[in-house]
Amino acid sequence: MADKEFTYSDVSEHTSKKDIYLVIHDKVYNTTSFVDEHPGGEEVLLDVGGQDATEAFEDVGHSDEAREILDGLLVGTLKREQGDPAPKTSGPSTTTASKSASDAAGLGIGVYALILVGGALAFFAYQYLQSNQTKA
Ligand code: HEM
Repeated sequence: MADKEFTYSDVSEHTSKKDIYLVIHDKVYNTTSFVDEHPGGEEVLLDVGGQDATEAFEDVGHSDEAREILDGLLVGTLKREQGDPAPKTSGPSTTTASKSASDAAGLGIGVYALILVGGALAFFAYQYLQSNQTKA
C-alpha cells in the first residue's frame, strides 16, 4: 500500500478533516487518524491538507517522535507531473528568514549604540554648560 503512486491532483482531493492527505518530502501521508491528536492542533494540518506540507512541517522543527508517527501514516509516494507546484524545501526560505533575523539584530545593536552615544553627548554637554554657568 505504501508504494502506491499519487499524482498531485489525487492528493489535492483529500482536504477535509475526515479525509486528509499531506505531502512531505514527496511522500504521501494519510493524516486523517492523526488530526485530532496533533499537538500543534488540527487547524495547521487542515491548512495544508491536500498540499505539499514539507515547508510547514520542517519549519516547526518536529522531533524524531513526530517523524516516527509520520512513518506510520505513509500511504505512498508523490508522482510529480508537469505543471505541478515545485517541490517545497525549507532550504532557501530558512536562509532568508535567518538573514533578516540577523539584520534585525544588527539594527537593534545600532539603536542601542545610538542611545548610548547620544546619552553620553547629552551628559557632557550638560556638564559643559554647568561649568560655563559657574564661571560666569
Ligand atoms: C502528519 C504530519 C505531522 C505530524 C505527524 C506531526 C506531529 C507532531 C508532534 C508529535 C508534535 C509534538 C512536538 C514534536 O514531537 O515535535 C507536533 C507539534 C507541532 N506541530 Fe506537528 N505534525 C505534523 C504536521 C504539522 C504541520 C504541517 C504543521 C504546520 C505548521 C505542524 C505544526 C506543529 C506545531 C506548531 C507544533 C508545536 C505545538 C506546541 O508545541 O505547542 N505540524 N507535531
